[in-house]
This record gives sequence, structure tokens and C-alpha cells, in this order.
Amino acid sequence: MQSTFRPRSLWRTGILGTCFRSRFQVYGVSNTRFISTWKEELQEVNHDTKAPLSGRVHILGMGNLGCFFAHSLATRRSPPPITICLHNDYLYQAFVRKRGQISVSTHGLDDVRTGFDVETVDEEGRWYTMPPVDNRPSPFNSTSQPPPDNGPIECLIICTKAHHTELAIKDISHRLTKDSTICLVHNGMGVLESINQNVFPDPNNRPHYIQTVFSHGLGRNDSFKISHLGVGTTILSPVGDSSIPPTTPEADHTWAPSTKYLLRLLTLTPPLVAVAETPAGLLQYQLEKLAVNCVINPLTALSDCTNGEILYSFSFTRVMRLLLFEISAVICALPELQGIPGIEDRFSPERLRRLVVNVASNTAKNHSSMQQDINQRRLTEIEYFNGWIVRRGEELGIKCALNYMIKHLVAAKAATHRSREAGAIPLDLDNVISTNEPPI
Ligand SMILES: CC(C)(CO)C(=O)C(=O)O
Repeated sequence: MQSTFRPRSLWRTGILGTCFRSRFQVYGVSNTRFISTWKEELQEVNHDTKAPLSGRVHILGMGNLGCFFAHSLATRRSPPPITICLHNDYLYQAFVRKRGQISVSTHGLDDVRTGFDVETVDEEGRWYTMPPVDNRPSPFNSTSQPPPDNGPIECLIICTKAHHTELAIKDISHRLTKDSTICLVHNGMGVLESINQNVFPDPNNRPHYIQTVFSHGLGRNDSFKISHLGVGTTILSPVGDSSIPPTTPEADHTWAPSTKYLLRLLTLTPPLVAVAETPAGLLQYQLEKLAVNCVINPLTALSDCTNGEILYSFSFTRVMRLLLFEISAVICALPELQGIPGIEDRFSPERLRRLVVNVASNTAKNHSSMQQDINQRRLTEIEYFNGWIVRRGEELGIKCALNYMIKHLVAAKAATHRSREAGAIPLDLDNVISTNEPPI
């Protein structure tokens, strides 16, 4: 007998800790897993809200991650309306040249999707809905300019790097309301706190958030053309009220309609392999990923090597162990984890070492994102990896001298590249005396 796996409401069963893990109930006939359409998901959420949602999903940040999310949503049997937000003309022109196509290649086979709506932004920060760049008929007449579209955004998936996320959200913050949900997809820790502090300081007027831990392997072939190199998962969790510790179970009715809708949509989009977790569960996955990134990324960036190469040297192994002693001490002392059973074992230096070794050997031939950032003269995420460990360590009275050193070695390497290229002479600006001003 065949069985149907029907998606079960994640929120009806009450406590997140129990309902989030069991996403499907077995009902009987047919094999239609993931059968629901986005409209059905929307209906369920709109059922008891006064302001029904349209179901549109905006995606900002069209690097590998943004392309993967947009493409995955577009592969659904019934894709929701998707708007990709292109924040400069160069990207828009590239998308026009690609005729509005996003392509994901798996084992050498390209899967091309179209049907994306596009918005671009001008220098004054006004967003415009552009005419379709694929073969769909344009809703605008050919002579008229598209009108600015600064209407509220219901669901925003933001796929920029950690250091760009705050700025990217600032540019679109006038369209985000306390009913919107932002799904943050980036590496590293501490971004949400700075968004709250600098972009949405008033807790009563803040959007809702979903945080993620993303572990699929992606590579870039060209603009809007990526490869899916390794199947991973997308672990998602809504972010609870910051005054409630993440370890407290919360009733399901506290999640906003846009959060419920986006969670349902993403968990029922097969290529994402998305699972919903509790806030406390997600935090632990984030910290495991952080530990891995704090070791593999700076070591490969400093030594300009592949992930696998750090496994075959006694010296790398020593550095790895010493960094992990500090990382483990900070994580185990975090107040937000206190009360969770088994923390000391899960985050022991030895277990973290095994995680790092596993990831490094599974991705042995890959170049870490930080190694690529350094070589392509981009900003690195070091402040959100080892920098975060150092800052949290300081708060907790734990000195993280080695992580501090690693953070500065990476910053120094990036600065050396920059000044070499600019042909700059290193100057100690504090000791430069301008001829027009009297010496201080
Ligand atoms: C896990 C790792 C190191 C894989 O390359 C990664 O996430 C990164 O490169 O940022």
C-alpha cells in the first residue's frame, strides 16, 4: 500500500519542540508528498487574519544563495509570486542578458527557470517594478515608465554576506513593517543584533525574523547560473521575542502570519531540504557551523589552500585544537545556552574538532568562502566568526588571545592585498602633521 505524506500545520500541534520535528503525517493512499500549492499554504495562514497576505516573496542578494532560493521556489509545482530585488544596474543588465533565467546545474545538467518579477532601486532609494525580462507580456504600456513601487514587503529572503546584510536591509527598511518577515541566510553570528540595534531600534515596530543554517554546497558558473555541488539542508527557525530565552517553549500562536507562511513555503520546497527547528535547536546548529567556520575559513584564507589541505599538517592540527579550546569555552559559557542538557558534550573541543575534520574532508577540494573573498579582494566575514567569539569571550571574562590573533592576521592579509594594489605607502596617520595646522 502506498502512503500519503500530508504536510501538517507546524503550528496546530502546539509546542514548537514537538511539532517542528514531525513535519508529515501518514494518511493512506497516493504518494503525493509536498502536494500543497502556495495558495493552499496562504489560505491556511490567511484564514484568521484581518489583513490577508498576497503570498509574494522578495529575494535580495542574488549571489549563489539568492539564486538557489529563487530557483528552488520556482521549481515548486505551483511557484509563489517571486520578486528578485536587484540593487544595481549592472546586475539588472546581466539579468536582462540572461533573459530573466536562473539556472542551477546538478551533475552537469542545467535546470533553467523563468517567471521572476524584478525590482531595481535608484540612487534615492526608490524601488521600481521593471517590465518582465523573459517572454511574459509586460503589464506596462511600452511608452510609460514603470511607477516606483515602495509598497510594503511581506516576506523578504535576504541572501547577502553577513557584512552587507545590515546595509542591504537599511536600503529596503522603509518597505518592511511589523507584519513583515525577514529570512536571514548568511554565515556567522551577531548580524541580527546589529540590525535590531541600528535599523529597527523600536521593538514594537520591528519585522519578524527567521534565521537559518544553510549547508548545501554551491558554486558559481556565471551571473544567475550556479552549480549545486553537494546536497545539504536548510535549517530554519523563527526568532522568538528577545526577552524570552530561546530555551523557553513558546505557544505556536505567537508567530506572525507572514512568518508561518514563509516557514511553510520553505519547508515544503523540496530542493531546499528545509526543516524547521526551535530557536534553541537552531542556535546550537548555528554555533556548530560557527566553530567550523572559525577554523576552516581563516586557516585556508591565510594559507591560500583548499579545505582539505589543512588536514595534513601537524602544525594546522595544533592551531585547530588551540582555537577550538577557546571557542568551546566561550560557547559552553553562553548564558543563552544554559539549561540545555548536554551542552558541554556537544560543544567539547574534541567533538568540535571532529566536526571540523568531517567538513574539511567532505569539502576537501573546495575553496572556503573566506579564501575566495581574500583572493577576490572582497570584505571577509571574520568579524562574524572569530571576531564574535572574541567579543562574547570578553563579555564572559574569557580571554580568546588566539582567536584575536587569527582575526587580525586575516584583516592584515586583506589590508596588505589592498595597499599593495593601491601602490600605497604605509602611513601612521596619527603622526602625520598637516602643514596648515599647528602641532597638537
Ligand atoms: C564550511 C565551509 C568552510 C565550506 O567551504 C564554509 O561554510 C565556507 O566556505 O564558508
